[in-house]
Amino acid sequence: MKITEIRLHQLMMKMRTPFTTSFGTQQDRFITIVEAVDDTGRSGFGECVSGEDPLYSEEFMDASIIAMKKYFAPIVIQNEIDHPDKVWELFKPFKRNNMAKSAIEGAVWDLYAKQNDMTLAEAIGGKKQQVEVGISLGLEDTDELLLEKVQEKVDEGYKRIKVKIKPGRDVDMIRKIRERFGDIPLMADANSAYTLDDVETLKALDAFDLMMIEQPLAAGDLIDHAKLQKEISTPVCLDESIDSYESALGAIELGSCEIINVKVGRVGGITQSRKIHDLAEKHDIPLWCGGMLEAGVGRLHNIAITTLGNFTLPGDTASSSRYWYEDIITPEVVAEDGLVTVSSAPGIGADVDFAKMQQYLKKTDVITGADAPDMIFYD
Ligand SMILES: O=C(O)CCC(=O)c1ccccc1C(=O)O
Ligand SMILES: [Mg+2]
Repeated sequence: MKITEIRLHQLMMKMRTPFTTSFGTQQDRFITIVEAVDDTGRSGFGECVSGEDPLYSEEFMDASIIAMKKYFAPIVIQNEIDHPDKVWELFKPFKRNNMAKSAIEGAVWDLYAKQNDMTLAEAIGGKKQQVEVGISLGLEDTDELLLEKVQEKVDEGYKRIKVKIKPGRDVDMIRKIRERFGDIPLMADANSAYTLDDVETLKALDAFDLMMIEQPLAAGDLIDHAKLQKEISTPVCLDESIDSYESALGAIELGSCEIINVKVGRVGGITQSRKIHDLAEKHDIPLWCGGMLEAGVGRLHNIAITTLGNFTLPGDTASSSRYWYEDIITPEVVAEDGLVTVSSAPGIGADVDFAKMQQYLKKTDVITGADAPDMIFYD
């Protein structure tokens, strides 16, 4: 395939309600939609999931846009790409910047699937027609407010409820949820807010039969998580610490977790996600697909990866309406009774709706073949 142009559509979207984690609160979501155009004028789409600020991980949107403009978009335009797996090879000399890499690679995957008249799920090798989804609930000012949100999402039929925790908002809050809702599928995400000094608190959570505790300790850590997993019966799930195939291998070998949350952007794209999928399957480590407050394009990529067999646990890919009054795709993603049906339309399975996108659009940067990377050491 020959890609002639890449467009970076930079959007500022307002979320319905603020979302609070142990690292901060946000309501405005700065999103970049990548559009890769081939020599016949067909477009494929990807979404960059970097945060506004480097709080979840080291990546942040301003830096990702520079990385895409300076390196990853020009490289894809300047090379003939027979299969999307080649994109990771082309990006390999450049360290990290996984969310920027993944956004460009994702657009290439969508384009490839459309050129071959396949769904993105089929192009990836996924078989499921429907995927199970859960929901991620942010911290609320009071436990009572959180209980109301849980009630609403249980009523909507989500397949599991994830709540954010942090020191001081953990054991009592989880106890109240269990008391009110009985044995619903429940898990907690700490976004790296604890250390091994908090082991007694983390042990106390064992009493509530959580499906898992997500990323209790430092982002990037594998050693302390392995120590913690030996101390607690609740399965540890890693999010922030799994930023590559190599870290997934390390986590499995060290026993740092029993479950992995795969975020396509965090690990560098679909090709890397598939590699981690196959590794985890071989080691009986179940997977699920995490979310990054995505607009529709990212949501559809997440659904496509979840169609792979070892994504056996419900993901964070809820309905478009979870965060948006109006998403940028038609049709929007809709979860019914906690199930999303995989579209049979080619590629990501929905159209990017430029009329809807217009209301959020701040700027579009266009990269063409003339924008060669300006580097000292690269041939
Ligand atoms: O609904 C979603 O998109 C997932 C929400 C979520 O939990 C999250 C959102 C932004 C950054 C990190 C995380 C996380 O999974 O830790
Ligand atoms: Mg998480």
